[in-house]
Amino acid sequence: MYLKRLSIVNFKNIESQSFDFQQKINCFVGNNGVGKTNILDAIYYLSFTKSYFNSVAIQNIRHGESFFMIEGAYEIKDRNEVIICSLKKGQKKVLKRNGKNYEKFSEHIGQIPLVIISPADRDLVIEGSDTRRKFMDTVISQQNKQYLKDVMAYNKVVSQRNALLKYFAANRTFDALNLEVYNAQMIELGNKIFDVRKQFLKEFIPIFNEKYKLISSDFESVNLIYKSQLLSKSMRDLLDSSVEKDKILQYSTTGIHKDDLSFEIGEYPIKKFGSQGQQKSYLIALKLAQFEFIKKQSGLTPILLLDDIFDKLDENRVSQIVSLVNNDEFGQIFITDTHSDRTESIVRETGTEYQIFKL
Ligand SMILES: Nc1ncnc2c1ncn2[C@@H]1O[C@H](COP(=O)(O)OP(=O)(O)OP(=O)(O)O)[C@@H](O)[C@H]1O
Repeated sequence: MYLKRLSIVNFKNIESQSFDFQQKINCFVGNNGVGKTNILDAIYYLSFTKSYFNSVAIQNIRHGESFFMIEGAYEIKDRNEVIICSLKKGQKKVLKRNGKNYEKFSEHIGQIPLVIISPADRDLVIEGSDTRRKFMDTVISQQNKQYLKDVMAYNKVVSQRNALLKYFAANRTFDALNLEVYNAQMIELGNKIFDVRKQFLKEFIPIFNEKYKLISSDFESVNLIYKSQLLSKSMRDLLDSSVEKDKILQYSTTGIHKDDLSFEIGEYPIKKFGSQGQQKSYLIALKLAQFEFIKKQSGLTPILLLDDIFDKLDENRVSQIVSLVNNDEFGQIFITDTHSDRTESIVRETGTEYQIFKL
């Protein structure tokens, strides 16, 4: 599977541009702010029907314009496929595959598997647990649509339960039966989600460990640990034992929505005790594990987007990563960099076909 041609109109700072790509390595080089990341984001858009960087869809339309359009011509399993995603101000986003409109965008997710590695991934280390849950959910749901539906249904029940707790507090009342309606749904959905996450991490963590070992040349030890209240108590016990606390705080304090992933280096949180390069290596290992996991699940080799990946990494790690992605396990790769010479010398060493677009 690979992207043969990309056309972009009025997407972020890009007025109108088209590219014909190599099957293996494609690089965008140029100064800060020229739009290298925006091109990767346009490719990301065609896989996920949204931006990786700006979740407010309308803000991705070029300033002063009324619409954007991204068109990608792919070869998928020896067939030519054209995906078009467009957005006009005041209208709904449109997604077409070979000229036919999608009714549900969720049907498209996973059809063109893709993994992005970007400096914005740092949010996974520094932000709250919701960012890490979202990462886990994105990886799982690319191939497991039921899981995505369950997570969405569970989150809806939690907000309904929170609204009820607020209502109880505002009216100085309490109705255990009414609350139980939501508890029962949280238990059913929560258990399903927990089982999928547990199974996912059982497969994912060993892949992650292997990738980190390769990047760091086995120099340091790291851990990725699943944290869930459900590992020590059942959903029923959690809800029963937290009811008084929930009433006082007026929201649901326990459940699967409190799950987290703990990122550790030598048993300490990497957020506080990892160097910038170690944090970056950790995130790259995480994303490369995502790549391998999705590939296994989908039977397709995902497109890999490497945004500004060489900064903050020593030469040794850069060459480890490049040799890692330059084997048959990987398919099409897009790289952005500000240093044209650095990129050229790195990709030349791979001995693979490559193209460099100077912006
Ligand atoms: N909706 C928009 N309309 C016009 N310009 C936009 C829009 N959204 C973002 N931009 C511009 O896009 C530019 C950033 O582009 P991008 O992030 O792709 O740069 P880059 O080449 O990757 O830079 P760097 O090397 O610093 O990472 C900024 O100048 C920003 O103002």
